[in-house]
This record gives sequence, C-alpha cells and structure tokens, in this order.
Amino acid sequence: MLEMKNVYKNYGTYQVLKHVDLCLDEGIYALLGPNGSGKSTLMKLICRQLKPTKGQILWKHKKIDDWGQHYFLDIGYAPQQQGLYEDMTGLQFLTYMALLKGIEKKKLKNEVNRVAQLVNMDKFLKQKCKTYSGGMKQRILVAQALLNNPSLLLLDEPTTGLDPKERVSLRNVLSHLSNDHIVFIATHVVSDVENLAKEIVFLKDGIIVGKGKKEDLLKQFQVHCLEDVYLKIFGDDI
Ligand SMILES: Nc1ncnc2c1ncn2[C@@H]1O[C@H](COP(=O)(O)OP(=O)(O)OP(=O)(O)O)[C@@H](O)[C@H]1O
Repeated sequence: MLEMKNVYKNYGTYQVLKHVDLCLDEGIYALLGPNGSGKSTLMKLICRQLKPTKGQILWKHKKIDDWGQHYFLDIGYAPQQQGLYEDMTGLQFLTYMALLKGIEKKKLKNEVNRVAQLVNMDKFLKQKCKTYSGGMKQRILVAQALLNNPSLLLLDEPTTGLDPKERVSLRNVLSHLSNDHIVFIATHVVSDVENLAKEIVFLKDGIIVGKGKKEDLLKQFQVHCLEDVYLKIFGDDI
C-alpha cells in the first residue's frame, strides 16, 4: 500500500502541491490534470527524486526514506522526459537499467527480453536509441520500468507518441498487471485510462479536486462520460 499524507511541495515560494492525501492499494489509478497541475511533481516525490516540503509518503506503512535502497527494488518509474542513452542500443540500455536494479547476471537476458516483448520492442533491441521514433523511445522507457516486475509502477504520460495500436497494446499490458501491482498513471489523455483505471484522481493547481471510480464520478457530476467530468472540473483551464 502507498499512502500520501498531507503532502505539500514548494518550488521556492511557489506551492505546487497542496494537502495531497491519497491511499493506493493494488490496481490501476489514473492521475488526471492539465499541464502544470503538478502530476510529474507528485510522481517524482513518490520515486524519491524530490522530497516533500511537508507531509509523509509511506510504502507498506513505512516512510519511503526509511526503506533505503530497497525501495528502488519495489518501484518502476517511466519519467515523462525521454532521457535515454542515445548511443546505446535498446538492448544495452535495458541491460544497463537491469544491472542498476540489481537483477542477477544469469537472469538478465531473459528479463530484458521479457519486458521488451511486453511492449513489442524485442525486434528493435539491436538499434541505437537515437534511431528510435518518439513512440519507440516511450515503449523502451515503459519496458525499463517493468524490469524486475516491481510492485509499484509509476508511469508519467506513458502513451505520448504512441500510435493507436500501441496505445491499445500498452493498455492490455497494464490491465494484466492490475491484480497484484499498484500502477499509477499520470496523463491528460482521458481515453487512455477511462476503461482501465480502478480509480481516477483529478489534480487541479496541485490540489486533489475529485477522486473515485468512474461510475461514481459520472453520477456525482451527472454526465455520461469521463471526458465530461474532466471538462466540468477543468473547463476554465483548457
Ligand atoms: N524544478 C522546478 N522548479 C520550479 N518550478 C517547477 C519545477 N518543476 C516544475 N515546476 C512547476 O511546477 C508546476 C507543476 O509542474 P509539473 O511538471 O509537476 O506539472 P504536470 O502536471 O506534470 O504538467 P505536464 O502535464 O505539463 O507534464 C508547473 O507550473 C511547473 O512550471
């Protein structure tokens, strides 16, 4: 279980996240909000790239800092920026990431192939990352997050640059994980998560302004589709 308790984050005097209270157990959760609402900042706090200004984040009831390096064995993170090592091949990149994650040498090859197959990149592993299209880079980023089968998967805008076929394929991969993993997906693409997420969290100016199952949100906002909930919440911002 991942818990965020009264989490605040400031960049200097600018308050980006305010009073974030969230509790995630197994399943897929979507974090929806327009550009600049604080989605990536929240992801970075969870993966310990940033520290909260105030509040606590707990993993399995223990503060995430108190897990030390063990925490990183439990999480997979695909950041929004495509920070690949451009001169490495896909295979070298995934192998390097697998080594950083502490995967045993004898298991490396199988594990790299497993995650590459999941995102349909196994045929392109010999190419250098700089030759990949935006969508292929995105898929390799998701693949590295899946290495070691982490219990907590954080995906920041995972479908950016993916064509419709790849979007569907990624959704299928994620839906298979939903039973025994926590998958937290930040996006502003409502259609990517509306039939996938167990719960949807709406973030506006760093504040959680709505949260719940799709059906409950539709009832609450008296609309027929999640996109209309999004428009009701963020209508003035988009
Ligand atoms: N390192 C930083 N220093 C100062 N301000 C920052 C920094 N990183 C982000 N911000 C600001 O914090 C706010 C939230 O940014 P964040 O990237 O978390 O939003 P987001 O919801 O992920 O946006 P997007 O959908 O565009 O990725 C924005 O106004 C952004 O300009």
